[in-house]
Amino acid sequence: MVAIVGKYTRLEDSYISIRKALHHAGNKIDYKVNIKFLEASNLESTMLSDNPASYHDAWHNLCVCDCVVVPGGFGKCGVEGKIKTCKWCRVNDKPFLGICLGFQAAVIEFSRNVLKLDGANSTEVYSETKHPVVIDMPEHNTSEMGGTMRLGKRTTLFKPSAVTSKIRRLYGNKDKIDERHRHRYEVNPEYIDQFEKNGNCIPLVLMLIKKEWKY
Ligand SMILES: NC(=O)CC[C@H](N)C(=O)O
Repeated sequence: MVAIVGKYTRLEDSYISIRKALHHAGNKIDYKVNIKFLEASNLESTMLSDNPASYHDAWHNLCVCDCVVVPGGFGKCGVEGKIKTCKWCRVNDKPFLGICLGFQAAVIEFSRNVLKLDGANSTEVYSETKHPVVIDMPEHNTSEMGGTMRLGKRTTLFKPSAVTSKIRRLYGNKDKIDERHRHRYEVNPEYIDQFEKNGNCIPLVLMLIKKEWKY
């Protein structure tokens, strides 16, 4: 069972491309993929008092799933729940895929709990953070909402030294790949050195994969 920890989980068409991709991947290797949608905000500590039944139900489902996808999204709502999910996956070695905001959440979690950068955050969530590990991109004009995203196909280069990179292997060991972007924020280049020195997380790509997919 794959848990998708998102915030538009009540809408039928939300995350449709992720659902389809998971089912296609399952077909390819003869596995039936069951997907469980979990509302990220139900995993946040405040829910323990506000709605204990939803809180415990969400954590139960997270604990019993085989692997976790934290998908993209916008705004503050549910982000702390996504960060908690990332931590739980890292600490418990649960296979994890973070896409876009999900990846940004993993970077924040890693910064807070491994690099000990207290209160690290994305400026999208808290603009006054002491440790802005995810920041708005230079081409993003904060005064306008429309048409300011990095949108469309972009090339990503793999470092020649990335010989053991699982992501690179999944892409057939290519030197460069083209992937679609749709975001306004990115990992703060000033912190990349610390990330690289302290773990196997490679913040310049859109995804972070821990362990091999097990299905
Ligand atoms: N596509 C996404 O998940 C976007 C992530 C984040 N809100 C950003 O704008 O960078």
